[in-house]
Amino acid sequence: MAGGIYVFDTTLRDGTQGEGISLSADDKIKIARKLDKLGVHYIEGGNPGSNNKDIEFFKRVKELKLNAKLTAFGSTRRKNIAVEQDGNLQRIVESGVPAATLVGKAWDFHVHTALQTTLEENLSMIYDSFAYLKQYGMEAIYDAEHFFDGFKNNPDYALAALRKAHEAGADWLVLCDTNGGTLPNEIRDIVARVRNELNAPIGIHTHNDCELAVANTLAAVQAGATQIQGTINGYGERCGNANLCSIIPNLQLKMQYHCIADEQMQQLTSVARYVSEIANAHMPVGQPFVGSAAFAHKGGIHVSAVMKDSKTYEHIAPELVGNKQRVLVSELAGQSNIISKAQEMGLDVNANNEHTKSIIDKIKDLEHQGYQFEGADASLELLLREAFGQTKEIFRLESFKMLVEKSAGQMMSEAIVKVNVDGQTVYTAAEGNGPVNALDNALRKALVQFYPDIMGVVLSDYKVRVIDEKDATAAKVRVMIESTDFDNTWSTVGVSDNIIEASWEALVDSIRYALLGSEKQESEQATRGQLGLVNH
Ligand SMILES: CC(=O)SCCNC(=O)CCNC(=O)[C@H](O)C(C)(C)COP(=O)(O)OP(=O)(O)OC[C@H]1O[C@@H](n2cnc3c(N)ncnc32)[C@H](O)[C@@H]1OP(=O)(O)O
Ligand SMILES: CC(=O)C(=O)O
Repeated sequence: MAGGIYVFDTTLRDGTQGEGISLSADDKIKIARKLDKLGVHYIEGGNPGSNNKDIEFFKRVKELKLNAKLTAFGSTRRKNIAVEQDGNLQRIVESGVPAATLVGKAWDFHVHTALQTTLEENLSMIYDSFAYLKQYGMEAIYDAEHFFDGFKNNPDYALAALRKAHEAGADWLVLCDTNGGTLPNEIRDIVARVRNELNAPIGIHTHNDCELAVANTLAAVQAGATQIQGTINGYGERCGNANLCSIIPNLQLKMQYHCIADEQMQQLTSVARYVSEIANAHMPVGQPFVGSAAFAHKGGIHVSAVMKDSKTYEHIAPELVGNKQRVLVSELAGQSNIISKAQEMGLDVNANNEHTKSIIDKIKDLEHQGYQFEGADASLELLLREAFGQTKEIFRLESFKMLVEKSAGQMMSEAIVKVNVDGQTVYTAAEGNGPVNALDNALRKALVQFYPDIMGVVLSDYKVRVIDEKDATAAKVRVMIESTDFDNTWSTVGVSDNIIEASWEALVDSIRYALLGSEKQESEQATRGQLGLVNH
């Protein structure tokens, strides 16, 4: 084991400096709970000197009794005033947190240009501010802003800033690559030189402007930094902060440093997804370690090898970070994709099964027509079960009609549906706020007497995509529908050159899938019956 690393999470502070990321005090409380369970050592909650929301957060978070140390953020005192007169420092002390992080200038250019003060006054601002925090018995963390740019420009001054904070009692000297422009070899060199000059715990805080924030953090740790600052999913100012969801597993699984317990690392994927939900920020499917495609295999050659041994195309076991392997089925699939997917569904399929090749051909043909099964797992499952004779007809469409009317400035849609269920014809009409909603309402109305469970299913998302835009109005459209019964969520697909027909296909698949649970039970019962087993 190479050594222990302190994880400092700044999702609630620097993370919210990212464009589009805004968290209420409630959101922050929820995220703080998750971060605590994940086992981070420090949670930087926000700037009490900046806004009332953060003041409220620091008041409420005390009730949570977290294991992680809460830190409040602010800057060194303003120029030419006493610490007692500095509102930001007062708010930090009043917030009652055990630790505080103060950002202070370490680049002479910034002192002259941004602060517009003298180099000596900046050193006094640093000294006074840390001495003040220590008077209150707080753990004090110095975020040495622009440290690497400062060191390259004037190493003596950058080191003098660190020394001042250290003399005043700062417990951590955190070297910041604030503009995110430094390269890993420079980080490694400079951190090593700082360690030669100063005997103090060193931290690292990097930004992702050159897409090197994770690499730079790892380089700093190799050179002796023992605190890593970063955010969940890399949220943060401009291009973001260093992403803890990548740093932690890299340090722990590849470099043998210890950050959090192994069982806590298994929560990483769920924490990343939880935070993205709360922040309402789309998570890239290909996000390393925790993205839904991080261990998804699409190419037939890959799937064939992964089925023999996952190590062939996976750099770690996905379970170590709480993720899971997925097999995607598309026009790039070979037999292995289908076999793997079918086995996941409990279907008895193998390479010698006569159906397998014809199913692949069918899927490839459908994908060529515009279907996309990668994002429509439920339609794929129905297709596979059908091919293996494992579905029954729930109803048969006889006809449907749509009326769309604009009257008194209001749009109105009405659908009339005629379906046949078990030989019985049912005829219903329903209105909706759009044609698809009307169709959905009319179909449910027809089916509910036979299948009451469908009333618990709602459509949660509806997406339309024109497949061949060049073809203008003659183009086909692909409709993807997401449905949920609040325990499960599933996606279905429909394709047609008519948007209503494409929607109908996706809608019917959604309802068939919702009722698949009872079908599966029936087919299991039938099998048990054939085998002479008693059903309980
Ligand atoms: C690298 C980082 O991420 S640092 C953190 C950045 N985050 C934020 O700024 C978010 C929270 N900030 C805020 O809410 C506000 O900016 C506040 C409350 C801190 C200050 O607001 P204002 O008083 O209106 O000042 P404003 O934001 O316009 O300018 C910043 C001031 O801080 C001064 N300042 C900047 N860094 C420091 C520092 N390390 N130490 C002391 N003063 C500093 C600037 O010189 C400027 O002062 P000036 O107006 O006399 O030139
Ligand atoms: C402190 C900080 O957020 C930075 O220097 O980037």
